[in-house]
Amino acid sequence: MAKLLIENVSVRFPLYHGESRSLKKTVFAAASGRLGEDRKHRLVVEALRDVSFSLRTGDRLGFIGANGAGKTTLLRSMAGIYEPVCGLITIDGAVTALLDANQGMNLEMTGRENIRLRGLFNGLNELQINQLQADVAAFAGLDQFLELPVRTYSSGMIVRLGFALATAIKPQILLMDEWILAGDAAFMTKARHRLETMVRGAEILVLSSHNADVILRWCNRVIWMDSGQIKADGHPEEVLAAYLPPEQFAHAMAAAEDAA
Ligand SMILES: Nc1ncnc2c1ncn2[C@@H]1O[C@H](COP(=O)(O)OP(=O)(O)OP(=O)(O)O)[C@@H](O)[C@H]1O
Repeated sequence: MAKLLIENVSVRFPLYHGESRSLKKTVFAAASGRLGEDRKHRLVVEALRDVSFSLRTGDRLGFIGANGAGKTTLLRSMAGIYEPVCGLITIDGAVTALLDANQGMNLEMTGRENIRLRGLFNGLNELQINQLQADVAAFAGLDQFLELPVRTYSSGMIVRLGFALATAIKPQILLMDEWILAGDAAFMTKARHRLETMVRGAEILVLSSHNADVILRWCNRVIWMDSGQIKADGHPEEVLAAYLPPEQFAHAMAAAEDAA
């Protein structure tokens, strides 16, 4: 039985070199009134403020919210990439975090070597690693590119390899950002079944997406993030109906039904 407990979590980013941060991030932070000072008088962005919720086996949670609302920060905190300044994150179960296409890949190693690395990391034996290599190679369709360093791949090729690798191992708690939906149309048609099998196989799913129909199809709960705080938490249809303009909501409902 998997469990995830987020208690009064706040995350702040000190801005040591304000000028080197992306303009987009600075503008969002300033516009949403989340720039402040910490005890050492450093300029900080308050990315998450006192966030609490809990999840258990069977929960399939979607995060929605405007750019800069805190969705990625929350996913990354749950994955252990960011440490909260206060609050507690307790996780009972094995976490698979699919937050970037090339996450966990060594760009200097070949595609094939990366598959092997992932297998070793997941505790697979030689036979299972050989099966993983065959499975990922067949699915990613990268042919001879698998023998070249990943740094020579196009971004679409990295998505293919990242996707094939990510979906080859059955996760218990799955944290996902929407990069995984970013393959080209032909690839996504082929990928859809594999992705849905993985998503449905996870005990707990947490997905951040701007794609409302995907949230409607996969999630049974939605948290709406706004300026680093939870604005609404409930059934996907109710929260999305409040979040989206009526035509967009109707469109998403129709698209979710078509895809079902
Ligand atoms: N590495 C960072 N350094 C400084 N501030 C950051 C950093 N990452 C995020 N922030 C700030 O934290 C806030 C939340 O950002 P976050 O990326 O979590 O938003 P998001 O909801 O995922 O947005 P999007 O939909 O655009 O991906 C923003 O105001 C942003 O300025």
